[in-house]
Order: sequence, then structure tokens, then C-alpha cells
Amino acid sequence: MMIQLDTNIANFTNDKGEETPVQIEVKDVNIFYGSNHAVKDVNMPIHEKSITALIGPSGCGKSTFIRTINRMNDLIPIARCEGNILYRDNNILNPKIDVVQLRKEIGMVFQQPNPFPKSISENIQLPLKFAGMRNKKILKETTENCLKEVGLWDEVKDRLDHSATGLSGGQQQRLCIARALALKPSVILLDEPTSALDPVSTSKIEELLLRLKKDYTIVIVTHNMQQAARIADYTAFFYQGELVEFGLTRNLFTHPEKKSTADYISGRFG
Ligand SMILES: Nc1ncnc2c1ncn2[C@@H]1O[C@H](COP(=O)(O)OP(=O)(O)OP(=O)(O)O)[C@@H](O)[C@H]1O
Repeated sequence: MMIQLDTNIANFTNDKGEETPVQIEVKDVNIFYGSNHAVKDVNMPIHEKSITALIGPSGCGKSTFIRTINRMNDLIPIARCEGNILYRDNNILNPKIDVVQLRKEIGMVFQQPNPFPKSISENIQLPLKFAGMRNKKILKETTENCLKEVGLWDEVKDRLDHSATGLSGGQQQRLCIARALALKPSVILLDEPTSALDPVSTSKIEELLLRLKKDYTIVIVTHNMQQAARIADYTAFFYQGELVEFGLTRNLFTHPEKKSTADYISGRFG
């Protein structure tokens, strides 16, 4: 029951009524794990400097799909992807693209905060050093700027050399977002970034994402429909590997076009 998406997507606007151009275009994407067809014929736009939420019941393919956007599924030997994910005139799924460069431009944050077991500042600086940056002044400035960007600077500025694993879960997750920002990405993918966090830490991350969308394109997998409704400009509802419905969040939640979307958002299953 794949829906036909309107490809004239430039007409979409975000919740402020502003047009946001399409940054990534997903075309006819199919993903398999061996013989398991996990994601089926997905077509959707991802709009620049907007938040796109991926929702749907467990096992519907949300994580599989988001991981494909920066080729994390390459790490799973039985995973196979077909189709096109167009980004800056390239197909992300082209085996010849530079995956290291891709992951600098399209960063990822996971469900469990996963800081390196190093100091807070090294968490920001290691990816930069790995990318060849040696200038100590720039490393220091970037550390401060990224920590300020995620609202963590005032909380940690006096203990930058302490282990990141000593931070709270919410602080660790903001550090992981800061680490992704250090590489100056244009897109940030987040796979259930708040599901391991308490409500206060969750709302800090939501506020942070709303700030970050001014400068970054954000795609978030969430089980929490209220979260999608609170922060996402666009929402995609997946069910059994198919993209059932995509649209402006306010439309999808108030006037879903498909019965299964209506059933899911009203809590009748999932
Ligand atoms: N690493 C993997 N190896 C093999 N099969 C996988 C792998 N990851 C996911 N799958 C399968 O792909 C399908 C989609 O799973 P996926 O984790 O993408 O769904 P999801 O919507 O993110 O679920 P959840 O909300 O529970 O995280 C399922 O059938 C799952 O078993």
C-alpha cells in the first residue's frame, strides 16, 4: 500500500509557513537483510533546515531506513540497498562515493549515548584530529563553540579534562550531538535519541533540536508521537517496511489520509 507522493515537493512549507527546499530525495529505496525485505519502495523528500520525524511501530524499518542515509548499514554484512538517495547531485547509495566524507556531512546520533571513554574535550577533538586537524587553537575554539551550541558549555567548562562517562545520560547525549557538530555536518540523523533519557533531559534535547534546525537538516526516529508532534515539521509514518504517509506534521496528525496512520496516531496499535 505504498502511497504516491507528490513529487512537486517544493510546495511544502514548514510550520512557520516558510518554504524549505528539498535537501535529500529518496527514490525507490528498498533495503534487504538477506531475504528479509525490510524497507519497501520508499519515496520521500527530506527538507533542508527542517525536522523530519520517522514514526511507526517496532520493526517497521525506521532504524534501517535512517541508517541507510549515511550508509551505516554498510557495517551489516547481510544488508543490501537498492534505489537512489540523492544528495548534492550524488546518489548516497553509489558504492563509489566517499563514505568517510559522507558521514562528516551527514552525522548520526544513536539511542544510547555513546561518548568515547575519554575526556569531554577529547570527545569533540578526536574526530577533528582523525580528519587531520592539528591546530590547537582551532581545536580549542571548536570545542567551546560546539559545547555552547548544545547548551553544555556552562555545565562542563570547568571539567573539560574529566571523563565524558561521568556526565549524566542527557549530558552525554548532548555531548554526542556536539561531537557530530564538530565535523560541520549539514544533516544530523538521530535514532531515538531520547528514549533512554528522563523527561527533563528529553525536553532539553527537543529544545536543542528546535534551535539546531535553523542551521541543520534533522531526521529523527521516534517512538514518541507527542515528540514528533512537538518538534517535527514533517512526519513520515512507516508500517511493515512501507512508507504509508508523509506530510507536514500538523496535517498528518490532524487529517491523516490513510486509515493505518489514523489508527497508529490514535494509539489503536503499535
Ligand atoms: N542488523 C540486522 N540484521 C538483520 N535484520 C535486521 C537488522 N536490523 C533490523 N533488522 C530487521 O529489519 C526489520 C526492520 O527493523 P528496524 O530495526 O529497522 O525497525 P524499527 O522500526 O527501527 O524498529 P524499532 O522501533 O523496534 O527499533 C525487522 O524485520 C528487523 O528484524
